Amino acid sequence: MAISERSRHSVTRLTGGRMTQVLTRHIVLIGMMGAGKTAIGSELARRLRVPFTDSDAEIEAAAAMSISEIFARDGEAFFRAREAQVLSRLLAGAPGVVSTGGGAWMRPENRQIIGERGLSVWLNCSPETLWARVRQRPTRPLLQTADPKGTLLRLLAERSPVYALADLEFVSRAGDTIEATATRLIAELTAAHPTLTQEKP
Ligand SMILES: Nc1ncnc2c1ncn2[C@@H]1O[C@H](COP(=O)(O)OP(=O)(O)O)[C@@H](O)[C@H]1O
Ligand SMILES: O=C(O)C1=C[C@@H](OP(=O)(O)O)[C@@H](O)[C@H](O)C1
Ligand SMILES: [Mg+2]
Repeated sequence: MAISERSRHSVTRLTGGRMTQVLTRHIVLIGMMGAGKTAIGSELARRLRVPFTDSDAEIEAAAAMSISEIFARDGEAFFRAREAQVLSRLLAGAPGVVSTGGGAWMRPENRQIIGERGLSVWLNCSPETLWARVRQRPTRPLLQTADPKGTLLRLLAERSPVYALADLEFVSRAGDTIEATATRLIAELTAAHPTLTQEKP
């Protein structure tokens, strides 16, 4: 880069011409297994240039075991206790995008802490799309049943009224790419919650 270009660039920064968007609270994605919380959350954070964390990934890293192994060895109650601890640690950090596991929002104490430190977004999705995404993968222990599709639909029916308590419901469309979905989510989030981002010099 020529010196003149470099100095012009610095002047722009010094005069505040370059503003950075910062988040005022965490964006917390909730919703069913396969809705895309992990995939969309990661893309959303990349686009907003904020940290991304996923509660399942944090639990796996701390335990050095997969979610399936934790369920098999220590049981669901143990997993749920770790999940609550991890969420409260993640939410205490600098605002970013936090993707939760599908059951996290069911616990009142998790809803409470998410409400205090973040904006909850229910990533909703049709049952057909959920099933198409989860059916190939053996990574979700709750679906290791004789009738995994029936289990998925039952969980969806039980959980939907509780997911509906989120600050925002966002419907993910089956034919859209992850990138297009993130673009639309950013637009809906900033329209519905204008104070979510703030410009910082
Ligand atoms: N438009 C889309 N939105 C979200 N996920 C998508 C989309 N298209 C394909 N996928 C794939 O579907 C899967 C969604 O799973 P994941 O992000 O793990 O969901 P969750 O964390 O909600 O269980 C990923 O493998 C992702 O790559
Ligand atoms: O719905 C649930 O109770 C679960 C969802 C999973 O996360 P994803 O929703 O990211 O698949 C994972 O936390 C665990 O298998 C339990
Ligand atoms: Mg996930």
